[in-house]
Amino acid sequence: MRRKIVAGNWKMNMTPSQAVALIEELKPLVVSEDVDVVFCVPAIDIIPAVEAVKGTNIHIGAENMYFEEKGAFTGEIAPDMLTDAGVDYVIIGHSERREYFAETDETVNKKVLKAFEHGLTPIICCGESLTQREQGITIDWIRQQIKIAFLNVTAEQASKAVIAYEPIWAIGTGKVATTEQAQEVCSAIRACIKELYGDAAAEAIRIQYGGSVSASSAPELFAQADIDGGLVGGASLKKDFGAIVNYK
Ligand SMILES: O=C[C@H](O)COP(=O)(O)O
Repeated sequence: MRRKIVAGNWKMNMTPSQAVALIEELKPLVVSEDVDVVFCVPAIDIIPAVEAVKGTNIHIGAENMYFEEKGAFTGEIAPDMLTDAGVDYVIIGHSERREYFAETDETVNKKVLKAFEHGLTPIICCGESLTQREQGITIDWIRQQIKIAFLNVTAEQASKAVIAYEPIWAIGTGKVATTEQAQEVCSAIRACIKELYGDAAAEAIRIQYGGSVSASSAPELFAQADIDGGLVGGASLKKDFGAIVNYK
């Protein structure tokens, strides 16, 4: 039985002092015996956030990182900067990074490999646009994204990864995918992992749904056979996140 994982992606919201205040507000609401809880926060909030969650089971994640170890890469954050600060998870290849910051499947793959090298758990994002869905190429597109993201990743590493399926048309739009649409794609992702790595990795890997997840949509989504939790944007900045974590 896979453990559920619910991660908040704060995106470019919350100053350091606001971050601490939000964590203090959410801490008692996100207590759960059977769900891993992650707050993925802006880089500048990481250090105060790690401090604020001390003594709880909450994990801190980053929203991005670079694939080189160190050097002349102005503005970037290295993997060991994250681990040294106490980060456990890192979101890689969010559609907003792909759209606004020229992230590609190839850079996603480099970052995934680097994250594993440093003991960080990558939350690897994939998802189709509305046009791709209307063209009927959703599954092909997602399979391609997954296959490239996992190039040279071992089966052992793949078992520990988290994949977030986020249809781009559902992000921040209030237009959540139907349970059937979300389950269909998450099941296809698991099948793709099975083809690449076999049964054990496919059974172990955790697949989240993301895109306008709310306290009301979470219970049905997270009850699906291949949906192991969610990557939550807007609702992760509110008390609703507690209800999403405790969706049962
Ligand atoms: O990473 C989170 C997603 O982009 C979903 O954002 P949203 O819940 O605001 O739609």
